[in-house]
Amino acid sequence: MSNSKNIKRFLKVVFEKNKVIASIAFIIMLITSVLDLFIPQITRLILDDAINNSKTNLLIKLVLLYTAIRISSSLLSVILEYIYSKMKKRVYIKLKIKLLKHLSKLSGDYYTNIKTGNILSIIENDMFIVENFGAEILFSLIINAITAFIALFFLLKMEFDLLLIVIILQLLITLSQSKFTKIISSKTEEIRKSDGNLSNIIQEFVSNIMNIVISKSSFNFFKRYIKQEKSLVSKCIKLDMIISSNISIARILNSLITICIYGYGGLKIIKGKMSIGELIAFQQYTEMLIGPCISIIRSNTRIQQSLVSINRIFSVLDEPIIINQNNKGHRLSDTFNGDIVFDKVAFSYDKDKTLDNINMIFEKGKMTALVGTSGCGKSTIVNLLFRLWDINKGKIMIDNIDIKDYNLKSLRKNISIVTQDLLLFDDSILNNLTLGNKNIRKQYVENICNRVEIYKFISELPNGFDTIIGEKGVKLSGGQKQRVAIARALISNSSIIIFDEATSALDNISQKRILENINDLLKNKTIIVIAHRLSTIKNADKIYVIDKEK
Ligand SMILES: Nc1ncnc2c1ncn2[C@@H]1O[C@H](COP(=O)(O)OP(=O)(O)OP(=O)(O)O)[C@@H](O)[C@H]1O
Repeated sequence: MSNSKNIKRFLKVVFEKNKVIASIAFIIMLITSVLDLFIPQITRLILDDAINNSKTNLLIKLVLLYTAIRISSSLLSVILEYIYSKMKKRVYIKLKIKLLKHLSKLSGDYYTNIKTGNILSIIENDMFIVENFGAEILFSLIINAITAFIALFFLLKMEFDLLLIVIILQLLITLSQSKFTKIISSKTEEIRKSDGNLSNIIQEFVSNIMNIVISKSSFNFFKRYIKQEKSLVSKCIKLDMIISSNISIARILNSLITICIYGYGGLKIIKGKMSIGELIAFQQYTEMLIGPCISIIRSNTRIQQSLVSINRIFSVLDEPIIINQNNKGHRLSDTFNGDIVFDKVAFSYDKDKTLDNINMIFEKGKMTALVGTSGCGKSTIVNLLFRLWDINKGKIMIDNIDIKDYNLKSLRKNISIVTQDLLLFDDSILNNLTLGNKNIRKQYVENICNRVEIYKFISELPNGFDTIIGEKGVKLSGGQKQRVAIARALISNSSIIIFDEATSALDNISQKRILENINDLLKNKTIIVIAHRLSTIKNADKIYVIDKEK
């Protein structure tokens, strides 16, 4: 996708639902700039008319006018800042939610290959950079261009030879700045990439810190981290040097302009070809020409830097949604009545076939077990039913309707998967059990916790169900986590429940008791059990043995 297309898409996000306040901001900016354009004229009148001709009344009026203009434009600037700040935050939140929503719609393939650090760096760093890009830059570009144009108009009417010198120096500034802009944008891109790699390493470390300490791999981690950090630091220093050289060169050329105005203009005053008021007004208009020009060039640098981030954000948003969400598709009603059928299903993650010619029926009200050697594709079958991946051949049907024809949200809402590595949030046990659904009665939750034999443990905690269980549930044992997982699936009351090695951390006796306790809750549901232990599946109504083809 080209840069200009991404900028257009970004600006669409900026102005959507912000049109009114954006227009107000533009008008305020315009008024401030017009007011400022009167300042040189007032200065000239103060010096040449009021002071030179000793007109006290005129002097007072002009000074008051000068003050009024300065105060009004300062007050308007505060209002402007408020509007921009509001707009920026709105865009920031909107884009962030858009990103997260899009991520949640991607396929298992994307999730498998995802580099968490890179995504985090986009969500945090790039979003932060683009936050400052938007209406403010765009409007200031327009206003600066208008101001520069009007200033040029006044300058042309004043001293043409002096203006010629100013323009030549200004061209030099423009040339050097545009060269720097290109270098800065390519260096920024390099830095953003390195930053993403660094985030990957840190994310890997922080999220696995306990295992890293246990496996004594901290040293190896620090070596990788320091190498990456050193390379990033040297890139950042280089960029800072380039930016500061750029500013210094612009400053030198700028002072040359001032020197020329006072030197050459001074000569003209001595020769009687110019008044002091005209010289000061000329100098002020020159500032109004150069200031906006430099601002435009600087905005360009900021645009280039933001563009790198905008492109990175849209690279995620452009990630194709391979799994069709089928929002208008059939809705799977809560009381669906029927079987799940796998009809001649074939699937491969990459080149090698993982599953071929799979024919299976999972009936409502029955427990069906899947067994087979490790890696034969049992969990893959679950992934396909949940549509994390779509199959290559054959059909998967629920109630005789292809699962691809169902609304994806409704399909997934009706399937609960209880896996070995349950996702627990750093939140209260209650919220972990109900996934924040406030409509679920506490009594119902307690009843289910009782059945999976975790109620006693929870009620003895200092804050009971409100106890925070730590990141990834670190404050729970493996068995307790699995009980929470089973309870969560039962509380959600999905029609299809899949237990994928869901009781592996429980001893045989606890497992037997829990399965007996929840048996009546599973009666009208379609239950799929994947397990290596015979004791887990011995009550199944049907057992499929998956054979791994060589
Ligand atoms: N996301 C993935 N990308 C590529 N290949 C994968 C992916 N997930 C699983 N596989 C491969 O697919 C095959 C089947 O994996 P699957 O997890 O379905 O096996 P399983 O029968 O559930 O194994 P286990 O009993 O050990 O849990 C394996 O060879 C595995 O390496």
